[in-house]
Amino acid sequence: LKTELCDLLNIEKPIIQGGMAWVATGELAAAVSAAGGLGIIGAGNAPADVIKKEIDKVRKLTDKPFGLNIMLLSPFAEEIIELAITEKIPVITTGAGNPGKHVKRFQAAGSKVVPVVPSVALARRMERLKVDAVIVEGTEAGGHIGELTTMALVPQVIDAISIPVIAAGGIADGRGLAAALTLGAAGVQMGTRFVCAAECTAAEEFKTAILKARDRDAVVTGRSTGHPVRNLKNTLTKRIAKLEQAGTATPEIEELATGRLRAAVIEGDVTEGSVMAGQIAGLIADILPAAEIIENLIQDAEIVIKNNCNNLLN
Ligand SMILES: O=C(O)COc1ccc(-c2c[nH]c(CNC(=O)Nc3ncc(Sc4ccccn4)s3)n2)cc1
Repeated sequence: LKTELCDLLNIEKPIIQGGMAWVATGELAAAVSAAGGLGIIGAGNAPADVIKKEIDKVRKLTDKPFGLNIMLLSPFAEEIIELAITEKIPVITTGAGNPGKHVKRFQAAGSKVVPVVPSVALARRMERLKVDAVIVEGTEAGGHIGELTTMALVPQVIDAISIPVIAAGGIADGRGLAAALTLGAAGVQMGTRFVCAAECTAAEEFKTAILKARDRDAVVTGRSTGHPVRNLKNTLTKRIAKLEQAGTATPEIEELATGRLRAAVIEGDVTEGSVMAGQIAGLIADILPAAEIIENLIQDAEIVIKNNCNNLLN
């Protein structure tokens, strides 16, 4: 199962692991890249020296291409951008902002640039800036989200631009990959599914919270601050919801949502931490090695495409 994305990014399988803050470390990125997908280090809100260590880790573990995700709301975004250019990272993805003014410098250093976009307008703007592809992320995703669903947004972006589209948000098995390819996407990006990879270094409590989650547990907080974030329902989200219902939109809500991610991922505090995860958490029931996650995805997608589609046509 190959697509134009495989040629563009020099990967065997059109599967990208999301560059999640605190979660996407060198170990996880290396395991996904070694298995033929594209592993991505998540810079999140970390400083350059911390991320440099993760880059060195990946380069020790595999010589396959890998990526770095730059979260543009990070206070350290500028130094991470300089690090990415110096390190000649094969693929750079960006989130939570517009990477417009950096695209040319990234590409001059030999990097492919693949921004996440939450709308058709931003996808069009990125194409005009000559980025290499876009990740179209639906509101089903965990973390900082847009308002449109993957099912509605992906085909509209595909009709609006001519560079490859990667579908993200609500995808965790072969059916999701088959659906994305049927919509015309060149591949998929998965975050929540790879949190439950054996090589993921997130706290066991964080992974267990995802395994236990049901369909309606991935709720959105922080709409009142303009930075909506999807996380699993817990004491923290209930407290934020009360503050927002009372109309007391305070900086505390922003801090609560994004400042508490580390507590959940690193310390395993899944009651007062921000357990960022997508709506697909309810589908994930096992912790598997990254290579198995990828193998299952490809095999199941090929079965769906061969069987379901053919039966429908006969
Ligand atoms: O500048 C503009 O026009 C706005 O552009 C954009 C607006 C939103 C996005 C966007 C949506 N989703 C993504 C990719 N996903 C993410 O970025 N997910 C994230 N999860 C946790 C994060 S940590 C955080 C979150 C909020 C505030 C501070 N820190 S970032 N990017 C991309 C571009």
